[in-house]
Amino acid sequence: MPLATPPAPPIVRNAVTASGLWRAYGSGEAQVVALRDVSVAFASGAFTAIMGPSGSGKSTLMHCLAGLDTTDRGTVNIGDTVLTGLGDKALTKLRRDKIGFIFQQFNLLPTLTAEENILLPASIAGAKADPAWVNRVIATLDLSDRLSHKPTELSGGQQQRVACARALATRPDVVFADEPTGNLDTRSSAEVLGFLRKSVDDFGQTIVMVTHDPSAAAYADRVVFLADGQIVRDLHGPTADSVIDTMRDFENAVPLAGKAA
Ligand SMILES: Nc1ncnc2c1ncn2[C@@H]1O[C@H](COP(=O)(O)OP(=O)(O)OP(=O)(O)O)[C@@H](O)[C@H]1O
Repeated sequence: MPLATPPAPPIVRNAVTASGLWRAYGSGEAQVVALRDVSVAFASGAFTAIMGPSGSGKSTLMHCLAGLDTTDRGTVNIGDTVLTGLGDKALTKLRRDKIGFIFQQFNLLPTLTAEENILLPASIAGAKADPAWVNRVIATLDLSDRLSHKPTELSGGQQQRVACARALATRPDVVFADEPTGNLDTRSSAEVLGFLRKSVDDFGQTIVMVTHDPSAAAYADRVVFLADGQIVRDLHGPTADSVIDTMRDFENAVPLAGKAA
């Protein structure tokens, strides 16, 4: 009887890969090393949270991954493209075509309507966003009856949902979210995080999110913990409790700069 061929293992494609990243600010005695030899990969179609104490290097890592900051050493790949070493023009194009951003402060343009804000990145790129796709994103975010409103006519939660729609409108390879719920109340936070989760589950979106909040991190598939510029833990299938326990565990184990004696 012929032997059955074993099923091929699932291929995990990485949307973002960082190898040996170093980043220091200042020089001499005032130098701060924000990233120390960080290597990490973010699987395509997964939701990853980055956590760690204040000053541990979370924003620096995200900015280096997104090409918003330069690295001193190491490489960053977005898909097959090596981001590190690209010139300004190529970097701008890569960010525009392949990366979506969601910020704590929403960063919507006040003079534009919600719909114009959502379509702006595609129009800057000189492309037309796929209307069927944009409509699906807008419907999922429950924004259909808010499209003609200016940001000041929207609540914080609605503004962040507009920012989410804007980030997804171009179908980027990865969305970087920097404390996306930092300015929101509990209910709006749950709506935004629920949408980010749904965009991963239903649309196969890749999301990398910096957060301080263990219950926000629990929406992710995985949590990467930074301390003093290094990755110190990597937790899969997090819950709010396991995130809190992990932080307690490494905060006790690692002497963190600035921690009270
Ligand atoms: N532009 C800069 N110039 C000088 N030092 C900087 C700069 N950006 C970051 N740093 C320093 O690098 C270290 C890491 O900062 P980073 O903002 O990445 O940490 P973080 O974990 O995001 O902090 P927080 O949670 O408070 O936002 C800190 O010591 C910070 O003071």
